[in-house]
Amino acid sequence: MLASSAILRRQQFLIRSLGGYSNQTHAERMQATKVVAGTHFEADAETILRTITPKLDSSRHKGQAGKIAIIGGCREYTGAPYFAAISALKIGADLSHVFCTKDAATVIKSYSPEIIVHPILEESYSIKEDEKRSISAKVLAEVSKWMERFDCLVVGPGLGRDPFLLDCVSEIMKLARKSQIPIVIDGDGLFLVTNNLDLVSGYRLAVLTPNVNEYKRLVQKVLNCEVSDEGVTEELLSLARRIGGTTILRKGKSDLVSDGETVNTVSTFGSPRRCGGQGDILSGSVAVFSSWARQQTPSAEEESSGSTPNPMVLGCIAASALLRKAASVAFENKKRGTLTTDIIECLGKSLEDICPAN
Ligand SMILES: NC(=O)C1=CN([C@@H]2O[C@H](COP(=O)(O)OP(=O)(O)OC[C@H]3O[C@@H](n4cnc5c(N)ncnc54)[C@H](OP(=O)(O)O)[C@@H]3O)[C@@H](O)[C@H]2O)[C@@H](O)CC1
Ligand SMILES: Nc1ncnc2c1ncn2[C@@H]1O[C@H](COP(=O)(O)OP(=O)(O)OP(=O)(O)O)[C@@H](O)[C@H]1O
Ligand SMILES: [Mg+2]
Repeated sequence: MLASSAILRRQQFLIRSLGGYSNQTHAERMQATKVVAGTHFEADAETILRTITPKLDSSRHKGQAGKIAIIGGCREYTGAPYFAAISALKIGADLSHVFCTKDAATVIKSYSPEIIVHPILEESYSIKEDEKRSISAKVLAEVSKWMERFDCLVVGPGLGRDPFLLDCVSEIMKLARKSQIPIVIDGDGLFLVTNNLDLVSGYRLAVLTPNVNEYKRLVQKVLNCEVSDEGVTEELLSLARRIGGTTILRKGKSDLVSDGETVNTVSTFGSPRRCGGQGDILSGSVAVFSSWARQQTPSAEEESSGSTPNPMVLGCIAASALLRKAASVAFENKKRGTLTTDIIECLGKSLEDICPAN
């Protein structure tokens, strides 16, 4: 277990080192960083949100606020990749792509003209055994044409579990990693990664966003034990360390974020509605906010101390806080009838309340 004073120093440094929008003094930011219980902290998420969100500046061109790609969408699931892609745009990304199967592509296009859809993935049922190698190479070639342009990939929303499709997605992930493109892994992407940990092991630009089931599978596989209700912080720290510093956002009543060095919580109340799709909003949002956090240039102080805040952690905290706020606003209006699309509609206004556009 890390000494809590060391974690506190790092957490305070993380908040302190953020400049930009915030008018808070150093002392106020220190005050805002509360020790919750021994080794984990309630993050000052609104300060982080304000700080990493870029100003709307007339000198910026299309693409500079983020180009995000979702790898997901198959016969069964078309909602999940759409939710992730549209959420990225509603928060402020400039371009949002979806790489999915042919069956899913037309459906996703019909939800929104804003999303750029690539119908390139194939499932086993639609191809013959002897075509697999050539199709796999074709899929990889198609994605690699675009890869360097993306600020972040989100792998998994609505991907399904077809073995051939997942093999192709493994190759896409290896390519992204080689190109140092950050990857947010959610849904069926977590099913893939849990069974192939090498895909993310030691990759600091990866974020895993497990829900309760996905977390259980990860703990069983990586730590070789069952999820414990006690020692929640230590368990998450061990998990992140064993995977080699990949950031983990454990979703639940409180969201917990760790890269193996600190554990931050976001526990502001969101909504009591648990409709499917909220995790997809979150994965698209993490992609945008972590890309924005990566754009921040570290100060000389941070560089020399070697403890620059981890942008993937900042992205998770910001995304969690915004989703919770949007969910609470949507619930105020729609109560039991609240759906994921209602929450998506509240993303823009919720961000505006925290971080005004002008
Ligand atoms: N509107 C949409 O399009 C939405 C689509 N969504 C998409 O759905 C996908 C699955 O995500 P989820 O959240 O349902 O998975 P999760 O909680 O791990 O599993 C729940 C239970 O189901 C089971 N199970 C799942 N898949 C299975 C399979 N292929 N074959 C057999 N069993 C399977 C699973 O079993 P287990 O893995 O534990 O064996 C567990 O008991 C993912 O792509 C997500 O993005 C969501 O984002 C919501 C909105
Ligand atoms: N019990 C809870 N109380 C309050 N908020 C919660 C609770 N569980 C989850 N959330 C919020 O909902 C978000 C989505 O988490 P959830 O566990 O529903 O993901 P998921 O199962 O992957 O969703 P999806 O249906 O998109 O796959 C979390 O980030 C968290 O903020
Ligand atoms: Mg999910």
